[in-house]
Amino acid sequence: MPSLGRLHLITDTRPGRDPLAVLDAVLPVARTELVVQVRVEDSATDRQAYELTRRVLARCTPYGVPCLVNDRLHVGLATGAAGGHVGADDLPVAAARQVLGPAAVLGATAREPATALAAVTDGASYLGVGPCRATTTKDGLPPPIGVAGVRAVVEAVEVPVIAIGGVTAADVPELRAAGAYGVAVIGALSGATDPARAAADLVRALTW
Ligand SMILES: Cc1ncc(COP(=O)(O)OP(=O)(O)O)c(N)n1
Ligand SMILES: Cc1nc(C(=O)O)sc1CCOP(=O)(O)O
Ligand SMILES: [Mg+2]
Repeated sequence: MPSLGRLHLITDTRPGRDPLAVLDAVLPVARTELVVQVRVEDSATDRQAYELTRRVLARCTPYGVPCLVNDRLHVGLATGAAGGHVGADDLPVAAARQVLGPAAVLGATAREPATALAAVTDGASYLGVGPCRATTTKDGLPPPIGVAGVRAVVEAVEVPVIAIGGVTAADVPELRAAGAYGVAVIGALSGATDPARAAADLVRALTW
């Protein structure tokens, strides 16, 4: 797998959000430190997911920024995305690896060491680990695992750990000290008054 970016921007497709405007602001700032994960609402159609992914890819490709597709692996395959991300309600990691093939980037959600180890054994190339903090962006999450929970996973695996859930630039030093490789965010970029500046703050914290 080519080296993975440390800042994962997950698209915010809730009503009133403009994921492509946020991407346009973040791309020139974060460049090769960026990974974009296309994540649509459960109610979105595959056609909507496909069209959004094509638009994201058209923007990311000139920057050499990889685009992953959340949950809907067939959309990733159909658009030529670099890979996908799966969690507990999606295809099992081993099945996802079979679908995507050996070269694809495959992320898996893990909240504790045992699941993390199993996901890596089954073919995950990185792990999304959280929720670090309480967040209103996604419903139905378990209680936050905090920095200590992230550290427990880091110590169990050798693939990059991407911390997720209520993460802001202010959290990055502590997460890095715990061994996290990077962070995945929705609100910290999509909800920012100035997404370019928020991206610059995140990249600085992730790379100094
Ligand atoms: C980087 C990263 N980590 C975790 C998740 C969450 O995936 P999942 O548990 O499958 O939940 P949904 O995002 O599908 O609602 C993620 N998407 N990315
Ligand atoms: C989609 C998602 N998955 C999570 C998990 O812990 O598995 S937390 C989350 C939402 C991330 O958005 P924000 O950065 O706004 O908190
Ligand atoms: Mg999922």
